[in-house]
Amino acid sequence: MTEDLLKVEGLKAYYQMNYFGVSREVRAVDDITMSIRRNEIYGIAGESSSGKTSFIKVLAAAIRPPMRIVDGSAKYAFKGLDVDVATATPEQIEAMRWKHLSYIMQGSMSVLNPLRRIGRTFEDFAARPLGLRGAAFKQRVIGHLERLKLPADVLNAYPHELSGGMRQRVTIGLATVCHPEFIIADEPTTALDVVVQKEVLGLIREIQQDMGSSVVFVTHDMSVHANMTDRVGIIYAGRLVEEGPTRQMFFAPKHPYTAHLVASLPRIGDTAQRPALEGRPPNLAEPPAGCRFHPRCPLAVDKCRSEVPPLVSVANDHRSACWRSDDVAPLVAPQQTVMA
Ligand SMILES: Nc1ncnc2c1ncn2[C@@H]1O[C@H](COP(=O)(O)OP(=O)(O)OP(=O)(O)O)[C@@H](O)[C@H]1O
Repeated sequence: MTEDLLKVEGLKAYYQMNYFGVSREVRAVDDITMSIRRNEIYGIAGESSSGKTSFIKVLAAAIRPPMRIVDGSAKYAFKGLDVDVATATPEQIEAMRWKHLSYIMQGSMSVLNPLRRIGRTFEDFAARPLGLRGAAFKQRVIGHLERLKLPADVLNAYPHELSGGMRQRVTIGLATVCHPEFIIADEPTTALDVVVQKEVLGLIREIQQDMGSSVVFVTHDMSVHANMTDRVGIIYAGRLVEEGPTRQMFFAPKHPYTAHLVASLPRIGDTAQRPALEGRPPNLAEPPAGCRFHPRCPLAVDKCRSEVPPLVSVANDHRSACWRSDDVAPLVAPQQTVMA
């Protein structure tokens, strides 16, 4: 098995909120333990408000009030640099950013300054970590852009002069020009049309393989996970409820919530009604006792209402947090059309 690049242990990150003078904690990341290996694409899935963004904000060391780390650790073992983001100093964060860890975000316009030419943005982000200046720096950036099939003259353009797909390729270029060991991609293709989406996903995969980086890929779109990731982790109400090799998660899920997510994928030629999941995700300021999924779970029994199921091994490299994991069956027959 390949070596771990990131080890997360018992991580809790809460938002400290004040409602009308009453203090409350929103438990967005609540006791997550997992690791990410070198040279893998690890997908994180889950519905809106489940805590995906909060979790990766911690991984990206972008922890700002009202969020705070309450417990646990998230330790990177970069080449020549060990960092625990839970206790990292601003100097350590500065040292790892771009060079060891970078971020591809949803909506390229939030990264690209509309008033600066692309070339200037590359200088702002990458010149220092690369330790290059002037012609040497420009040459390095142009070489990298070529790899991303972008012409050198994008460096002279302003963001609004490029198409959405080109802009997103530019942001991938920015995130990868320093050859980081770890890349966090948060819904990087959500705003793009299907054809451009496919192209951008292909590009991320290509560049990941080229550089041997680890990628954490966050999206609620399970078909993207099916085609992109090596392993998938499912987050529900601030907890990691299942994790395993992507194929196994799709063909033999061991948590009822995963089974639901997989079943809700549209399939070619299948016009059958998708099974709807009853109820709403829980309020993370007052999550339900026991398994947080129990109010919506078709398999729930008394134990699920009172005892928190631990995340335990259920098959090779596959963990699930469900008291009834042995009884989980795929809700629809797995079809080849889902997997590439
Ligand atoms: N800045 C914030 N202040 C207070 N609560 C927040 C803040 N950001 C997120 N939350 C709360 O934390 C919980 C998890 O939100 P988060 O954005 O991490 O979920 P998500 O899975 O990324 O959702 P989405 O897919 O919609 O982005 C939610 O209950 C949300 O309301």
